[in-house]
Amino acid sequence: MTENLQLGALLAACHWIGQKGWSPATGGNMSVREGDAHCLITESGKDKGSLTAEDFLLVELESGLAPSGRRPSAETGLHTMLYSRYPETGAVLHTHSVNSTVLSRVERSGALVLEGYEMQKSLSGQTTHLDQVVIPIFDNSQDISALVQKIIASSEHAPLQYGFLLRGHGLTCWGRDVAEARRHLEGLEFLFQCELQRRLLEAK
Ligand SMILES: CSC[C@@H](O)[C@@H](O)C(=O)COP(=O)(O)O
Ligand SMILES: [Zn+2]
Repeated sequence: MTENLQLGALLAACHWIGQKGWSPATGGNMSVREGDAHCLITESGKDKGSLTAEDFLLVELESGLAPSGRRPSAETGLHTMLYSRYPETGAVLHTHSVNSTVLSRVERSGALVLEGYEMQKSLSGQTTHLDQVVIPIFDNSQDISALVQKIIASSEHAPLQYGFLLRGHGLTCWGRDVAEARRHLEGLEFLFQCELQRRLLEAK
């Protein structure tokens, strides 16, 4: 798929995310890889459910800077880190769903362990509900550079796969292209809803 088609697919994914209610009040940010040294990412502060192609801007992966001088996402560092450390990554989606926001606070540990769900197989490479899918949870921070360093340090001994949660904030997930990132987002959000409901019902 050519880069332009990837941006078209990303735009459609952003509108779908908006309709799902997963990017309320300008929350969320989305990007696609653009060649070896850049990505196209949402401009900061935009309503992510009603984006147009003009709302994306080129960012250098090395510096995180936009040659245009426009303001890229406040969380650009999370995207450029993923593109730089995982060359197979083609698209990154960051969303603020209620389920990811609440479940990342209900789970007090450093990871959400998902097991026993058939829909774990929506995640690339997963073949059975009998395995565990571990989604890391990092404490939220407004210091994105410090947060990126924490995530890199954690990934040294536990490589990132599919996504990570920011506690009380949301989910960042990714894939080899927009279609896979979108499937991972939909699969993880389904699993988060199941897990949250299970915990609520079992707490009674
Ligand atoms: C509504 S403020 C939310 C932001 O702080 C941030 O978490 C977010 O996801 C969107 O920031 P943005 O700079 O528009 O990419
Ligand atoms: Zn956010």
